[in-house]
Amino acid sequence: MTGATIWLTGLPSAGKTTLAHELAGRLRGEGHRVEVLDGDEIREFLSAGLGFSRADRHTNVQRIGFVAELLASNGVKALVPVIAPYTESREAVRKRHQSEGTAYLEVHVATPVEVCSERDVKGLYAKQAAGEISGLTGVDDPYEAPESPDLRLESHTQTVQESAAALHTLLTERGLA
Ligand SMILES: Nc1ncnc2c1ncn2[C@@H]1O[C@H](COP(=O)(O)OS(=O)(=O)O)[C@@H](OP(=O)(O)O)[C@H]1O
Ligand SMILES: Nc1ncnc2c1ncn2[C@@H]1O[C@H](COP(=O)(O)OP(=O)(O)O)[C@@H](O)[C@H]1O
Repeated sequence: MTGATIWLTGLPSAGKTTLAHELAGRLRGEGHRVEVLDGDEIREFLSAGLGFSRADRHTNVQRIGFVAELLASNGVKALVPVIAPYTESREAVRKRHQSEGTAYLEVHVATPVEVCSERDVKGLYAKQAAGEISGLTGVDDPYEAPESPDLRLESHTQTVQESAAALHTLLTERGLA
C-alpha cells in the first residue's frame, strides 16, 4: 500500500483531531495501515519540554514531520492533526517529503476563530479570555493560514462525516485510497 502524510492544520478546536480519527476509521476499514500522530500525545513524549514559542512550535512540527515521513515511506497513512501555525515550518516538512519521494497532503481545517472559541473543546479560549494563559494560536499568537492547501475544509458548515468524506475523496483522487 502507498503511504502518505496527511497534515491537518488549523486552530485549536477547528476539528483536526476529530477528522483525523474519523478518516483513520474509514481507512482502517478498507485495510490501510494508519497512525494518528496527535499533537497532545506527541507533546507528552517526543516533544516533552517544548512550549509554544515560535522556536518550540517549529521544533515540534519538524519532529512530527520526521516521524510522519518515516511512517509514510513504509506504507502507513500518517494522519497529523497538529496546528503547525507557521508556513515556514509546514514548507520544511513538505520539502522533506518531496526529497524522499513520499506523498504529502496539506489540509486546512478552516474553521473561523469565532466558531472555535464557541466550541472551546479544551477550555483554552476561556482561559485566554480570563487572562490565565497567553499565546493562544489565532487569538494572541499567529496562525499563518495555508495559501494553497491540497484541500480546505469548512468544518463549521459540514458534519464530521461530510468533512471526512471530502478528505477520503481527496485521497482517492490522488491514488492513495
Ligand atoms: N498557547 C497555546 N496555543 C495553541 N495550543 C495550545 C496552547 N496551549 C496549549 N495548547 C494545546 O496544545 C495543542 C497544540 O499543540 P500542537 O503540537 O498541535 O501545536 S503546534 O503545532 O506546535 O503549534 C492544542 O491542541 P488542539 O486543541 O488539538 O489543536 C491545544 O490543546
Ligand atoms: N465538520 C466537523 N469536523 C470536525 N469537527 C467538527 C465538525 N463539526 C463539528 N465538529 C466538532 O468540533 C470539535 C472539534 O474538536 P477537535 O477535533 O478536538 O479540534 P482540534 O483537534 O482541531 O483542536 C469536536 O467537538 C467536533 O465534534
